[in-house]
Parts: sequence; structure tokens; C-alpha cells
Amino acid sequence: MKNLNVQVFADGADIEQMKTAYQNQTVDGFTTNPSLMAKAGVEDYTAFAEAAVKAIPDASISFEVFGDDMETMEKEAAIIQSFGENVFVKIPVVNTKGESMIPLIKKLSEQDIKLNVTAVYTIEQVTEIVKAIKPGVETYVSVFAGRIADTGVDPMPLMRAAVKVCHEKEGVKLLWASCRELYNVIQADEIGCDIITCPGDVVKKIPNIGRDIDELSVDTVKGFAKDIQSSGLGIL
Ligand SMILES: O=C(CO)[C@@H](O)[C@H](O)[C@H](O)[C@H](O)COP(=O)(O)O
Repeated sequence: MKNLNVQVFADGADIEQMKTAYQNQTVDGFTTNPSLMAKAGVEDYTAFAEAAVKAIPDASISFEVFGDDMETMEKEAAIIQSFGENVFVKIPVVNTKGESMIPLIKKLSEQDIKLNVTAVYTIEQVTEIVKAIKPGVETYVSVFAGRIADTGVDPMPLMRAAVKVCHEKEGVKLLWASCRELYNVIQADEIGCDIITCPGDVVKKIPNIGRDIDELSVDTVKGFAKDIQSSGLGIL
């Protein structure tokens, strides 16, 4: 397998899958979000977070605030931070009304809280976030490259520019969020992006990196042959 400089995180909220990935050392860290928690059927945020931190005691793990105003987010951030030393508090760059959360990001960073600033889509947002971070405080800036690509726009120019801006401040790392395919890991690695968080189906493909493409024709036909046999279908 090709050596990667980019760190690969697992994006999900299934404790058993997280535990397995941690124990097998297939990823370097973990991210969760409200949608992933809902999908995984999480019923109790605190119980979930405590179980996750118990399962993953010393790798980076991000939990997101649920509030939609700075006062609520600040209270939630204090609780989330208390879950463990390895925890990053995810704060969205804006709330549902489009109001900037930068004042809160600045306030929390000044208290040395490790943040993962999420839902980022523009270089102006990246620049503002980096400006608000206290130098030396470990912080992730999560740019949703996949959701940008979903609009038909190439996210690479933004990702390249974001790497430069993030690396101007000590402690700040660029995180590639909404990964769509294994090739995104290679793209993130090539541009010097620090972290990419991947859904389970992409994590499973990581060992394929560097595989000999010449083998794939025979493998593909073998797959068809297996399915022909199990389906019982025939032409002649
Ligand atoms: O923690 C983060 C980003 O910091 C991730 O969980 C991030 O929210 C997810 O990668 C994205 O929400 C996934 O987006 P999508 O694949 O559902 O479009």
C-alpha cells in the first residue's frame, strides 16, 4: 500500500464499527455529526459519547454541538470537552439562520478548547476561522469537498488554497469532509491536506491503494463468473 501523509479518519456513529477500526488501527481518528448519529439510531447523546470515548481512549474524536445559538453552543461545548482529552468540539461556522459563529469560535479557542469548525465551503470562511484561532491550539477546519463536488464544482482549487491558509497558523489542520470515494484520499494526500474523514465503505477500500491495476480484468471476470454460477442463468 502507498505511504500516505494524510491522516485517515472514520466518519460515522456506530460504536462497534468505531471500536473495530480503533483496535485494528485502520484509521487515525474519528468524526461524528448529528446526521450520522440519527442514522445510527443514537438515543442518548451523552451515553453515546461516553461509550465512544471509552472505546477510543486516545485517538482524536469529534462530537458536534446541537444548539443553534452561541449561548447554547457554548454550554454544550463545555460538556463535550469534558468527555475526554482526545475530544474535539465541532462548531458549525454558521447557524441555521446563517449567522456567523466566529465570535464563539474565537472565545472557545481562547479557552484552549480543541475545535473542529465544520460546514465550511469558502476560502473567506477558512480565512476568518484561522484568524479567530489562538496560535498553538489544535484545531480542524472541515471543508465539505464532496458536497461542493455534488454541485458540479471542482473542490480542488478551494482545497489547495485552504491548505495554505490553515498552515499559516500553528495548530490548525485542514480536514477534508464529505469524502465520496477512495480517490479523494489520494487527492487529499497530494495537496498536503492534513486529514480526510471517510465513510465506512471508503475506509474498507484503503488497503486497495497501490494495488496492481493489471490484475483487475481477471478479478472482474471472476466476479461475473461467480454471479453467473450462483444465479443459475445461462444463454445456451
Ligand atoms: O466531522 C465531520 C467534519 O468535521 C464529518 O462528520 C462531516 O460532518 C461529514 O463528513 C459530512 O457531513 C458528510 O457529508 P455527506 O457525505 O453526508 O455529504
